[in-house]
Amino acid sequence: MSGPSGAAGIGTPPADSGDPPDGSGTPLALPRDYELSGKVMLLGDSGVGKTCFLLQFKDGAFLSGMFIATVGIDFRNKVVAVDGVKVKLQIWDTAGQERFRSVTHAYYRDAQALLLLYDITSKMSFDNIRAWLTEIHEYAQKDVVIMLLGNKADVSSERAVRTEDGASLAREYGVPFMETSAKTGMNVELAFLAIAKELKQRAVQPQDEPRFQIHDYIESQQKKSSCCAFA
Ligand SMILES: Nc1nc2c(ncn2[C@@H]2O[C@H](COP(=O)(O)OP(=O)(O)OP(=O)(O)O)[C@@H](O)[C@H]2O)c(=O)[nH]1
Repeated sequence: MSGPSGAAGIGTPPADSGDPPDGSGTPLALPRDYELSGKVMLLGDSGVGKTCFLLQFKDGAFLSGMFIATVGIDFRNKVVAVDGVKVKLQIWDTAGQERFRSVTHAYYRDAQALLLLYDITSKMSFDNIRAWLTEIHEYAQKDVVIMLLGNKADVSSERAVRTEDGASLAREYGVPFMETSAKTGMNVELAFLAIAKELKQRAVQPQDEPRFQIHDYIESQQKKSSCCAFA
């Protein structure tokens, strides 16, 4: 499988869009069409909902019914606007099945962000998260952004993993955490937006602005949505 030719790293502007700031104190003035791109990978056991998570974000749709396991790896692009900057996320959907592991390992190296999913109705998918994190540390870049997601939060009647256990594992590894639903769309956009914001801030951090904190952003956005849900 060959990737798209435009799979440039974050911070690579188009040739005609000017250069990003060089840290010399020049005020940040990005051209309107400035675009960053970042490679994001979806990881986790087979059946946790990676493909559905991507399709919900890309098309706002949920594929219910028959489960067709991903073979190998596939990707979709989506552009999101972050503080007036367009960030093109190139999102790679990997096969969770063990037999495809060696294929997907090759793609870790140039990923800027990894969304690691488990299924809240599957204790095994949660128990395997430590093994996924070990793989990530072996194959991915040291500074890769990692987010832990407990998916299928809509099926609370079959919950096998407590929210606190997800949060506590995430704390142990120092990564942000959310429960999500690819079915209802809960926190799907937030997960990708948080990644896009983090990638944008890494590429073009205005000197007079405080550093973007992905943990704080997720927490504040979740508080906002839970407060509004009861308003
Ligand atoms: N209720 C519910 N079902 C979900 C959700 N996400 C995925 N599913 C279902 O879970 C099954 C597996 O979803 P996929 O997205 O194909 O899983 P995957 O992680 O991509 O699996 P692999 O391609 O084998 O790695 C499908 O039957 C989906 O309909 C969710 O958030 N809620």
